[in-house]
Amino acid sequence: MAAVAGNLGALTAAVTNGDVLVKLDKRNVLSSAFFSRKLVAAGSTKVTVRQQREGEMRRGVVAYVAPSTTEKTVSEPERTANGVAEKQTGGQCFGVFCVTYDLKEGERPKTWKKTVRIAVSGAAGMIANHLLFKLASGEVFGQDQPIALNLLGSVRSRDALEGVAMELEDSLFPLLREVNIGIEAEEVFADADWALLIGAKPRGPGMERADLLDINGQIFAEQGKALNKVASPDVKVLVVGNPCNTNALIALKNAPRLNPRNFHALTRLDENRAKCQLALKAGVFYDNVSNVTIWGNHSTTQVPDFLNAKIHGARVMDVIQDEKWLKEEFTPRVQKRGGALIQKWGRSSAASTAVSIGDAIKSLITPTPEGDWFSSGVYTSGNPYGIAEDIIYSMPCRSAGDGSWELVTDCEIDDYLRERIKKSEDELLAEKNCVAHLIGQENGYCDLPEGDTMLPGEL
Ligand SMILES: NC(=O)C1=CN([C@@H]2O[C@H](COP(=O)(O)OP(=O)(O)OC[C@H]3O[C@@H](n4cnc5c(N)ncnc54)[C@H](OP(=O)(O)O)[C@@H]3O)[C@@H](O)[C@H]2O)C=CC1
Ligand SMILES: O=C([O-])CC(=O)C(=O)O
Repeated sequence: MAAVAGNLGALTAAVTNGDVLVKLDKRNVLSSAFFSRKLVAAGSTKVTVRQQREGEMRRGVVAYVAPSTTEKTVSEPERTANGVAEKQTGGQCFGVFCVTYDLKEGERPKTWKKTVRIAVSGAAGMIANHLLFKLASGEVFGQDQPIALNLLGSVRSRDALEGVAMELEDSLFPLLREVNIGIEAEEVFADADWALLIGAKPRGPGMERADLLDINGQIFAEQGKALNKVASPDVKVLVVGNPCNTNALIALKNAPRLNPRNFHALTRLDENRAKCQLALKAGVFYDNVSNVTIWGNHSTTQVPDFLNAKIHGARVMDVIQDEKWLKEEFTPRVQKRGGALIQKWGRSSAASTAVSIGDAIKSLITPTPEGDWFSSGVYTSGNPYGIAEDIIYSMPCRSAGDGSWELVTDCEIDDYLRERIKKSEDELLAEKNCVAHLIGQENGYCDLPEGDTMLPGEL
């Protein structure tokens, strides 16, 4: 047996047929697929990788390797009965993704960028079932962007997660370089460039919103800590699981190593819904609607802003000229669209949510068109609108296309908007108080306004 400590170059050199002892630091444990690729490149026929961590010897991944250095699946990997390679430390290469490996320099299409690693929680859920295939196809990050997917499930979804991974295998996406699955956030989030936090407990019948805040808050506190420990320092975090603004705040507060500006709560679905309703009313195609802001919370207090929105570059109020409709029909329709859909479908929006997650990502990785903006729930730390500091509040943003964003600071705010912006702010401040115990604050108390406000889907 060759013993190799940490150094991948040495590992490659030391591989012979048979066992290799690999001493890994904690962050490398996830990278079984990476090791497999190295071993393939080393030209052996079969290698057992053992992993040693914190003084403990674990039986590790079994990887079959071949003398070829070109990219192909060289042999059926040794699997447990359910198709997952035999390491159970968490993030785990799946099936065909254990035996393929990155193209060598010169073989990789010249235009391809460095692989981006995307961690997704709730990966066996409905939204993820749409989203993962969009990500893997190149539709979101582009046709020159190889993808690694790290999928987080739980004990209850473990089998379903394998089903998802099997469908990804069978889709033969050229850009999908890795799929790793696991049930420990700290392993699955390792080295993530993006973390799409979708998994959350749905509010059940008779459950108080305060209970939901607490139950889901625990999940996001734990995931924030995990991101803090193991994710890329520049990781972009998009929280989808509800109540997403407050969950994003909890994750952020538990991740002090990370930049608060890299945390977002998804309000893009609300923006898309608002654009659709405005287009319908004006009788235009929806790509002619721009500058739509969703202010505030992803809840029924959200404020779809028709004052600053535009159709064909003109003010919506000049094009639609029906203020009563805008205030009394458009606004509640957008606020309650999630509930209306549940009444039809019997379940909450999944496909359109996945599309809006893709839109939210694209808005951060491509420059915002001149004069336009997009909505995102972002950390409030200095804003010209008088919105309280230290919450996650949806506002108009622009991006240079490098993952960063800046606030749009010149929106017009009239009394109508101001009053509603304040109401959504009050709701978020009240939610923050309910989760004080999860964000390192003392003396929290849970007193939600008007008894109990609603998620868009809770009608
Ligand atoms: N911001 C937005 O615009 C929108 C947000 N949403 C929210 O997105 C979230 C996911 O929606 P969707 O994918 O449709 O939901 P699903 O029920 O299909 O999946 C949710 C996943 O959450 C995970 N989960 C985590 N903790 C629990 C728990 N305690 N009990 C039950 N499940 C749990 C489950 O996965 P596992 O067992 O693997 O942990 C489950 O697969 C929800 O919170 C929903 O309200 C939905 C639409 C729009
Ligand atoms: O309430 C839900 O789970 C669904 C939701 O957020 C929406 O449709 O906007």
